[in-house]
This record gives sequence, structure tokens and C-alpha cells, in this order.
Amino acid sequence: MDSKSFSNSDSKPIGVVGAGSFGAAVALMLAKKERVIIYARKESTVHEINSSHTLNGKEIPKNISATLEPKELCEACDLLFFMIPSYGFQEVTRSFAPFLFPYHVIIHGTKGLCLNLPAGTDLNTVHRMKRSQIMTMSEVILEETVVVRIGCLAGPNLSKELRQGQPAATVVASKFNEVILEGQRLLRSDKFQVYGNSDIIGVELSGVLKNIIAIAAGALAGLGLGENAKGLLISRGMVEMIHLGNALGGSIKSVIGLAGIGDLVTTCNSVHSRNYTVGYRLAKGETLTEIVNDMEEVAEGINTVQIIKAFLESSELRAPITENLYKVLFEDLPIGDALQFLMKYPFSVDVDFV
Ligand SMILES: NC(=O)C1=CN([C@@H]2O[C@H](COP(=O)(O)OP(=O)(O)OC[C@H]3O[C@@H](n4cnc5c(N)ncnc54)[C@H](OP(=O)(O)O)[C@@H]3O)[C@@H](O)[C@H]2O)C=CC1
Ligand SMILES: O=C(CO)COP(=O)(O)O
Repeated sequence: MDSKSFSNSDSKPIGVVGAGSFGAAVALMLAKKERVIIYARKESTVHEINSSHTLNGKEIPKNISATLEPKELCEACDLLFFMIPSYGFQEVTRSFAPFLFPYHVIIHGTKGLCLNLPAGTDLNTVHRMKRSQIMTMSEVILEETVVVRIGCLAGPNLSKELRQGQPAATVVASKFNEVILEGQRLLRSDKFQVYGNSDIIGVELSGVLKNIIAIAAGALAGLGLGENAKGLLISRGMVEMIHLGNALGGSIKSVIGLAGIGDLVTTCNSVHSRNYTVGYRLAKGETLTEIVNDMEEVAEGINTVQIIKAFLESSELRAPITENLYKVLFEDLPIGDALQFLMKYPFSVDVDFV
């Protein structure tokens, strides 16, 4: 394959790694254009897809099949969509690495961060982190594999709405134009618009950072506060995302685009958002442990708050929403006290980023 262009023109199937909520939603969209092979780690999931053409009991098209083997997926497909939460991302990427070649293209949809810490340490033991110790998923793929053409999918894409066929849009970000074009070709439909962006780090960070604000928005709703308070949170949250995104290597433009403000508005308003739900349930009196133990799906924002708090410890930057949410989640600060602190915080300039 020509290293400068990429097109699945020989109609190889498209690989989807992960059969969770988002992996399933993306596999269904891809199956409208091409054959799809899903990699899942559970034999029962693979068996269900291959034998009854269902996933979690819901019918799926017959051009979707499944495998338990990374090798099989890498041999069959040139383009792989990695749809794995950040907690499993490094492990899964390492299991695929021996079978990946520079001709492969990977587009991921993960809205979380991984860590690059010395052996024997983790998030519970390292409380100050430099940027070099924090990795976006494109950085994990670059570190662990020989794949260079990497893309990221981010935007207001609640999987439940996508599966219902409701209209939506996303951003495919990559430094390689052919990755953006192929993502657009495969995913675009009359119900789904796909924008391109070359700032992959900024787009990844937008999807990651909005989860923090979504937890806070759920908490406001759980406290019974109104739309004025939400407008305030979303606006100040966006400013915080811009400064954090910038400090971590992303561009302001990406945060004020679909993957940033677009996704922020969606997840701060939806009971289908897991992050929003975490905040809502906290405000209703449940503990973080109770909520996490009871959730079947991942709420990336919880881990992200911890990582960003550790990053703030090693920088001059202040991010009052994140810092107060950290105290609520991990230091038992009552949500009402956090809110009071934020109301008194000396934010004096409305727009300080342009
Ligand atoms: N759901 C949504 O609306 C959206 C989600 N995202 C992002 O997509 C990512 C995935 O989310 P989502 O699909 O919702 O998560 P889910 O919790 O629904 O599913 C996660 C999937 O990843 C698999 N998995 C986890 N760890 C491993 C591992 N080590 N090896 C193999 N498989 C593994 C799980 O497998 P198993 O079933 O075997 O446990 C499961 O199928 C997250 O980062 C999320 O932020 C982005 C946009 C929208
Ligand atoms: O990112 C999402 C929608 O764009 C999904 O948000 P949650 O992970 O909070 O469910």
C-alpha cells in the first residue's frame, strides 16, 4: 500500500476493537458501508455475534462478525477502530502490537488518558505529574506499536442516540489527511456528518476534559439547580478546558469546535451520559464507591479528574472546577461547599483566552 494514501478500496473488512456501547454503535454505522469484524475478549460475545447475529440480545447486520484473536483482526483489516476505555487501552494495544504493521491505520474513540509512570507507581502514589507522564491514546498507540497513521473520533456522540439513528456529527482528527478522508467516507451518512481536524491532540483532549465538566453538571442537576447555573458552569468549564487543553498541547480552536463545546453541551445535558450520571447520583447522596460499583459502563471523568489534579500540582495553572470536583470525589468535600467556593472564586475576566 502507498504510504501517502489510504483507501479501503480492495474492500477489506473494517476492524472494531471493543464491543461495548460505543464500539457497537460505531460498528453498526460502519456496517452500512463495509464488512466489519469486531474483536472482543469474551468468548460469549464472539459466539453471540457469529452464531445468532445479535449483540447483547439486539439484532445486528449479518456483515458483522467477531473474533477473539488480535492476529486474525490485524491480518484481515488495514483499518482498525479502537473503542476501548482508557483503563484497558494499553493492555489491548500491547496485545495487538505484534500483529500491526506501518500500513495499518488506527482510529480510536477513547475519551480518557493513560499514564507513563515508573514501574511500581500509579495514580494512587504519584500526586504530581508532568505532561510527559500523561498520554493521550494516540500517544499510547505511537509508543506501543509501529503504526503512524493514527486518528481520533470525538464529538457529541452518545451511543444510545447513535444506535437509535438520531442525527449527529463527529470529528475525525489526524495529522494525516488520508485518515480523515477515509474516516469521513466510512462514517458519513444522511444522519451523520463527519468534520476533519488536523489537531489530534487538541481533539483528544477536548473529549477527555469535557467529562470533568459533565460530572459537575450532573451534580448541579442533582442539587436541583436551574439552567442559569448550568450556563455558568458550561461557560466557565469551557474556559477551563481551553487553558488545560492548551497547557497539555492542544489548540484553542479544537476546544471551541464540535469535539469540545459541542460534546460539552451534550454531555452536560444528558441523562444518557455516564459522567453526568455520576455527578447527579453524588448530589443525591450516594458515595463514589457505591456509584462505581453499581455502574456497568465506564465514566472516564473520574480517572481524568485525578490525573488532571496531579498535573495541576506540577504546573502554575489553576482549574477551580476540576480542583473542587477532585475534593468532592476523593476528599469528601460536600458538593454545596464546592459550589460556594466557586461562587466566591475571583473569576474577573469573562473571556481571557483570545
Ligand atoms: N458510550 C458512549 O456514548 C461513548 C463512549 N466514548 C468513549 O469510548 C470509550 C469506550 O466506551 P464504551 O464503549 O461506552 O465503554 P463500555 O464500558 O460500554 O465498553 C467497554 C468495552 O471495552 C472492552 N474492554 C475493556 N477492557 C478491555 C481489555 N483489557 N481487553 C479487551 N476488551 C476490553 C469491554 O469488554 P468486556 O465487555 O469484555 O468487559 C467492553 O466491551 C470510552 O473511552 C468512552 O469515553 C466516546 C463517545 C461516546
Ligand atoms: O462522550 C460521550 C458522548 O459524546 C459519552 O459520554 P459519557 O461517557 O459520559 O457517557
